[in-house]
Amino acid sequence: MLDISVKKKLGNFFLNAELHDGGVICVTGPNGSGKSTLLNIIAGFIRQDQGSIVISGKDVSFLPPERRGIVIITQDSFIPSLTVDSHLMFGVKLSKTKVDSNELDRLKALFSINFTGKMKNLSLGQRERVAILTALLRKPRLILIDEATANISDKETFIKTLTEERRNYGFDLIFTTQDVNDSAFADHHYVMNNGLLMKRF
Ligand SMILES: Nc1ncnc2c1ncn2[C@@H]1O[C@H](COP(=O)(O)OP(=O)(O)OP(=O)(O)O)[C@@H](O)[C@H]1O
Repeated sequence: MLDISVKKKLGNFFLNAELHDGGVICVTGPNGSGKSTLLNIIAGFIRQDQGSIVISGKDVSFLPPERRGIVIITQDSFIPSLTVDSHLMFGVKLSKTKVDSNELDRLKALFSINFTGKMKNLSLGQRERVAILTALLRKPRLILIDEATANISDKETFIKTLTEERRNYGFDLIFTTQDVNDSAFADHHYVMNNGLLMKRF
């Protein structure tokens, strides 16, 4: 469950966002409307001027990014030199918990990760699936995906898979997208317009 209420001024740009929901949350809005800025505030890379960020009852407003229990995934969130398996093991290592090999195989099958090789040699869609599974293996309370599904061919299956894994891993998910149709796969839909976040459903 998320209780987010933040305000931020960046030059001439004002961001004002209220988000009180849980589950899978889709944020749409035009280029430059403030979607990435909002995710970076939630993740802790940009400090809000006012307001607070509460995740599953924990106020993380003033914690550094690595202590928020949040992972943010953009199209650059991968380590180019690692192989697929070492990338996934990196996620497991960061979570400081064990994942048995059957569970890892189950998740790889679910995310259609049936390829190997170095991350830098994969297609954009393959890379993003590995990056997102790596994020999930870190067992965060919240996963933020900034337009990272742009290269995923079957977004419906992909979002449904993440939604189902919420039951096992218990995270909330916020993803931004340019495609308003993607909101059909989410529990909640918000629209960002010129820095103002509005709830649709
Ligand atoms: N550090 C900054 N200083 C001043 N203005 C900034 C800064 N960072 C972002 N902005 C402005 O904030 C606005 C929102 O940008 P942001 O990248 O968050 O939008 P977006 O909706 O994610 O767009 P896109 O889909 O293109 O990524 C833009 O007008 C941008 O120029």
